[in-house]
Amino acid sequence: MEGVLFCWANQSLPPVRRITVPPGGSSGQHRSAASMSGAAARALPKAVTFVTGNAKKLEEVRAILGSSIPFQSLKLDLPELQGEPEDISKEKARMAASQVNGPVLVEDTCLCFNALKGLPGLNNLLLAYEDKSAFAMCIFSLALGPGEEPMTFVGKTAGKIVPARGPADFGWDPVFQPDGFDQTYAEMPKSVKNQISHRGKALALVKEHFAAANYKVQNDGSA
Ligand SMILES: O=c1nc[nH]c2c1ncn2[C@H]1C[C@H](O)[C@@H](COP(=O)(O)OP(=O)(O)OP(=O)(O)O)O1
Ligand SMILES: [Mg+2]
Repeated sequence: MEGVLFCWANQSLPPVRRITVPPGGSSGQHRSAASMSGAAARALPKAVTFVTGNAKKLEEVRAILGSSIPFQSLKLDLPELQGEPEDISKEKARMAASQVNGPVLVEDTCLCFNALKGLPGLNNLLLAYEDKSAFAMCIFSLALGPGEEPMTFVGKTAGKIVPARGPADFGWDPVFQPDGFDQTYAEMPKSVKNQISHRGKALALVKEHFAAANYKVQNDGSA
């Protein structure tokens, strides 16, 4: 899964764009755990704000994180940026941190096709291409405040593109069938999706980071 791939980034954009996949295994990787371990607990002025315009994402993040990380959420329509997924995610975090004026968590998600040349859409892909393998990738970025360099946490789940099955209330869930399962993301119970999903894997790394970093929230009562 190295080099250039193609990616369904957002329904409001042309559906296919070229990307370079950031390093990390199928379960993803982030770059800050080693440097954090042993560091003194850092004080945060307030709880982390998870910023997204997507209610379905927020629902999953809530379900996956539970009470493991104190966070609040804010619905902001961040601009749809173009570029490499990791850069997009980090840039979202920078914009969110300056708007919130505090620590933020954001994410950028894409569905990436292993074999595809600039095609107008998914249906053509299904008909025209032998290789239906794909992976879902989620890149969370954590910025501790405005002007701070975001840390990234990557989760990937491999699968294949299939004709749509299941409820169509969340993006490409009906057409993505993860490897090892006979249901699409849309068909499986939410709890199963969250255990194996790109988002679940990335958030496991976010949780590890919070456990290691041991941030001290100074004012977690305020919004
Ligand atoms: O688990 C998922 N299962 C199916 N579809 C998904 C998933 N996660 C994101 N998606 C869709 C939503 C959007 O069409 C695109 C990502 O774009 P992306 O910019 O990351 O999300 P967004 O604009 O909806 O929300 P945000 O305000 O967090 O940027 O893939
Ligand atoms: Mg977006």
